[in-house]
Amino acid sequence: MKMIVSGGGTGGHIYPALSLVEALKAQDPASEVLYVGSERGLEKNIVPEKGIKFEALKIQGFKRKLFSLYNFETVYLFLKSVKHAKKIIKQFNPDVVVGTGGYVSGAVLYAAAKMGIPTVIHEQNSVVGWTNKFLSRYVDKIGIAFEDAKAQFPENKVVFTGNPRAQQVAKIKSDFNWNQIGLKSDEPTVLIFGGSQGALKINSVTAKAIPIFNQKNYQVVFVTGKSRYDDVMKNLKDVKINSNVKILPYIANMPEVLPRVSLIVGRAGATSLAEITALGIPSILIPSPYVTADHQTKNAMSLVKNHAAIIETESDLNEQSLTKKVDTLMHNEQLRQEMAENAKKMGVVDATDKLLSVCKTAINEHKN
Ligand SMILES: CC(=O)N[C@H]1[C@@H](OP(=O)(O)OP(=O)(O)OC[C@H]2O[C@@H](n3ccc(=O)[nH]c3=O)[C@H](O)[C@@H]2O)O[C@H](CO)[C@@H](O)[C@@H]1O
Repeated sequence: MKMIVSGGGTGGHIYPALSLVEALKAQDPASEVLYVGSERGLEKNIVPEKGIKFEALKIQGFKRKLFSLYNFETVYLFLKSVKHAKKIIKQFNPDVVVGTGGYVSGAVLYAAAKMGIPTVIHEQNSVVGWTNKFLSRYVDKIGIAFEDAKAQFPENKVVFTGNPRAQQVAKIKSDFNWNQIGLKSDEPTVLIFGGSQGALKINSVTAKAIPIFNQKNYQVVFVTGKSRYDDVMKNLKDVKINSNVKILPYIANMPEVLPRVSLIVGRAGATSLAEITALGIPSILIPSPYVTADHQTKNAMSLVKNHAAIIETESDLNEQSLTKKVDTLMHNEQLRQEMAENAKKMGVVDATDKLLSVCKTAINEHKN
């Protein structure tokens, strides 16, 4: 099969696309894949590092103030990107084009649909993103990861697939050990991170909590996000960091690391939640209040309702509330175990197989 995938901006859109590519390659080693991303997003580094052929489009998202010079430029760049995407698609000649969200997938999937090529989009969230809403009119099939998303799309196109990243993390045989990053290998360990880019409030509160975490009988791994690392470390220049605490800019091998994590503290991005449920990891979720229609709170509540996670609002978060909640869970292995089991029941660990089969259906239906 020849497949173009497109998804960009943040890890939540990129990793599901990469999981799909990995599964396709495993099923059909002769398959050919091209990833079309944006010049600015995280994908421009993450994708080539995986040895996948990559092309970039120059594109940007809309800003809230509709009639602004910036938004006129956005429309211009979108139209230019559609033209560029058509050229790339014509040259590569794919059997199917798959989009996993982000502005760039808007241009690529729109171009492919207009060229009469089979198209599939994947929506990771319970509240449908702007790009996928726009594309839903043009594409052939839509994979979803939350039942709530169904009613927001044309009914005849939707298939529940789950998030491909869930299958990828669930099947990994990890030989990762905490001592590879300078910690003790067999200590209970909390992982704190604010999604793929880090989050300002989570970073500032966690930084203030370091002197408290220093005293604990568990380990803390604090991931700041690549672009925020220097600021965090500058603020901590006079603070002692004990050997049970590790601060990192980014974890590139998350699927290997996650099975060793005792508790996650993080945002409620949909791809993170797919990983948490696929592996069965207890979590404290701090939804981002800055996303469309507050979708992270909705994402988080699906776990909270099933006693798989606890929620903390960003406005209530401070170093005392954080360390208290982490302590409660880290000092109660049975509670963690119960939350882990409840989370695992929600995992969709055959999501990639399902999405690949949706791609095949889209191709076959085009032939008939
Ligand atoms: C601010 C924003 O718009 N966030 C959206 C974005 O989140 P974001 O890009 O943060 O996505 P998620 O939290 O869903 O996923 C993050 C992904 O990055 C990986 N990771 C993270 C940190 C790290 O150091 N290494 C690493 O590999 C995680 O394992 C995960 O696979 O996309 C999600 C999926 O559409 C949405 O639900 C989020 O609302």
